[in-house]
Amino acid sequence: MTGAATPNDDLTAYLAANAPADVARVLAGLAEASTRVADRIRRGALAGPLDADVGPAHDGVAQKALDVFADEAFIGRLAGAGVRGVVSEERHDPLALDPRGTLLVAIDPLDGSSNIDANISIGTVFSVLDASPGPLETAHFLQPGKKQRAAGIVVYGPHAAFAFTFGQGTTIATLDPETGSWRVTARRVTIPEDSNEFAINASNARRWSAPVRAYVEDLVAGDQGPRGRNFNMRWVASMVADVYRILVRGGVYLYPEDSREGYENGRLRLLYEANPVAFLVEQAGGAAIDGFHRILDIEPKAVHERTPLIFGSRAKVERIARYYEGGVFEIQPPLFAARGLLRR
Ligand SMILES: O=P(O)(O)OC[C@H]1O[C@](O)(COP(=O)(O)O)[C@@H](O)[C@@H]1O
Ligand SMILES: [Mg+2]
Ligand SMILES: [Mg+2]
Repeated sequence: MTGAATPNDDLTAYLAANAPADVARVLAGLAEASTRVADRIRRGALAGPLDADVGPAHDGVAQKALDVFADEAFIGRLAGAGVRGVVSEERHDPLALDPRGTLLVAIDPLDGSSNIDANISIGTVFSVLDASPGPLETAHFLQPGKKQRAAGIVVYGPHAAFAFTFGQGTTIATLDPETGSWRVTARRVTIPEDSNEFAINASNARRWSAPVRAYVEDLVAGDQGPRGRNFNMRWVASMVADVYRILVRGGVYLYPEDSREGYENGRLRLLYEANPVAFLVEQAGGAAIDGFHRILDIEPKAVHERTPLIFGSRAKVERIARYYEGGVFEIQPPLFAARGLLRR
């Protein structure tokens, strides 16, 4: 990672000086709302049962109390930030906000909900798009990621960090817990190319497609395999935390398609998970693909649609793309154990 921290860079001042006014307003609003979420997470059990199941969500995954709190905190703040409408992971339908707003936001208010009770880093991820004139329609959100005006993640970890882009590089701000304000601490972030780390949920190995299996097998074979060197595995199960680690340390993350029912296109959502991450990562010199295509070129067909997602250091992502191009693409039955990856 590059870019020196300059102690006096208040985030709001930085945005006012560098970002287009409409985007600066939304980013400042999201940053402000995130401090409420950060505060609640920092208090843990003292703030109540944050991981309590409070309602049904789509896909059979229950909504947690913190999912709902974060959703309301962000949406409540966006209404006064020039936002025309919002798509949230926590809401089935788009929500209309300011009829005069010029921007749209797609947001996963709380990413990594399964980690809430374990005191592991969790976060927020969002995408900012131009709004269309006239009454809000679902179709207005169905823009390819390359049209994003801005994107970002907030990581609620040992410290709270906000990585964002408005198309002029990737910037990181850090929350000052003494003042409750964000300070820009790294500009022009560049993802290192030389990491030996990869992130994938290896418990799904038997369900992976052939290219993913072949790639991971070659990594796991280490200095005994075709790569001739050793690699290390990391998987936080909060994508935002994996994104942040890759921004600062490099490496690659895969949540690919697999043979489970409903995982034919992976797990992550195109509009409010893959697109913003792809924008952030590309702006930091990295790459993001679904295996065959650049994420930012995909034309969305539905607001909650899923996509396989592979992102990180550019050369690593390009290498994985070659496994997809060169290999037979099929999601295979449990051949994997027989090949011995986990039974060596
Ligand atoms: O448990 P799995 O399948 O490894 O999934 C982990 C992934 O799911 C996610 O938690 C999905 O996000 P949500 O918590 O917003 O549903 C990602 O952050 C993470 O990488
Ligand atoms: Mg998520
Ligand atoms: Mg979520």
